[in-house]
Amino acid sequence: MITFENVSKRYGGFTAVDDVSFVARSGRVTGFLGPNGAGKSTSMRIMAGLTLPDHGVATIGGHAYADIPNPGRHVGVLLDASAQHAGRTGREVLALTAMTMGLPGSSVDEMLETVGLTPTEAKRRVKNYSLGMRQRLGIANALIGKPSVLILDEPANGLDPAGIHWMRGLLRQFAADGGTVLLSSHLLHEVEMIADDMVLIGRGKIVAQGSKQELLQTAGTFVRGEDPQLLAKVLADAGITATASGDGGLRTEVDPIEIGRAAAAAGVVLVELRPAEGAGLEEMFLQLTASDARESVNSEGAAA
Ligand SMILES: Nc1ncnc2c1ncn2[C@@H]1O[C@H](COP(=O)(O)OP(=O)(O)OP(=O)(O)O)[C@@H](O)[C@H]1O
Repeated sequence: MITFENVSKRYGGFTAVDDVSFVARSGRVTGFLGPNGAGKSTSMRIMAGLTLPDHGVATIGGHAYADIPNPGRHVGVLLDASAQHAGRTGREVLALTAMTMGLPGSSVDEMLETVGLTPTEAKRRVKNYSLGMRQRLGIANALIGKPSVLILDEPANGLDPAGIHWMRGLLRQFAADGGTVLLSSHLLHEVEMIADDMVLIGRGKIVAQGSKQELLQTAGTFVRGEDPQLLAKVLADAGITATASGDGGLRTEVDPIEIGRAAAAAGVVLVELRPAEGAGLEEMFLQLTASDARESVNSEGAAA
């Protein structure tokens, strides 16, 4: 289990993480979702003891990362797949990690196989790896100590569709075996596909969290007419408030049957009429994505 309690981190006058609290539970995959610059990486660095928070506490299994002896045996961390030593081969990277953790040499071959790096690829230097291969190596590096907690920052970056499918299966199995997985992404659908729980962050603040089912469940109706403008007029005339949903459809809080009746009474043809599942989450996320999180940083010149 990973616990984040009222964690804040400021860089100069800029608050990168703002009073963030959430729990990633064991046996579940928790998706940490937010647009670029939202504060995901900073939060993950705090969890892994690489950045000190100004306020709050981050614990893994009840302990601060820095207090965990031989932490790689308990927590697997992948923060930046490109940060691996470019001059070493994939095998050397893993062998060094295994040695540091006191693991047998056989664990290197086991991990290479788990992540699908062939013996030939393992002999190549990391500087000649594609981003997808680096991600696989990074995941192997995180898994080699057989930890019970995984913290992965954008692990799907650079993986091809088959690689993403493979990673999903691996992480789902890890959680099914009782492990805790926290993975970040800036892609809603990627997280939707894999996560049991979701934490949405924007401009350093948590804007929504809960199980995927809770978050995707939104009241309301989605309707699309053959003639969208005519449908909008008919609904307005019937006293039904509806908002444009961006894909030629309308969203309303009124039940589908009421919409169907209003359309039938006016002789309007509907091409889609259904509960507006997930639309709330998608809208919330689009608003976050459109926000000026990065601009505010640029104006402060905060990069260090
Ligand atoms: N060392 C630092 N010094 C100054 N500002 C920083 C530092 N690290 C992060 N920031 C700023 O804090 C904000 C949060 O960054 P962070 O990397 O945590 O976001 P993110 O959600 O992981 O985004 P991305 O998806 O782009 O990696 C950003 O605006 C970033 O510029």
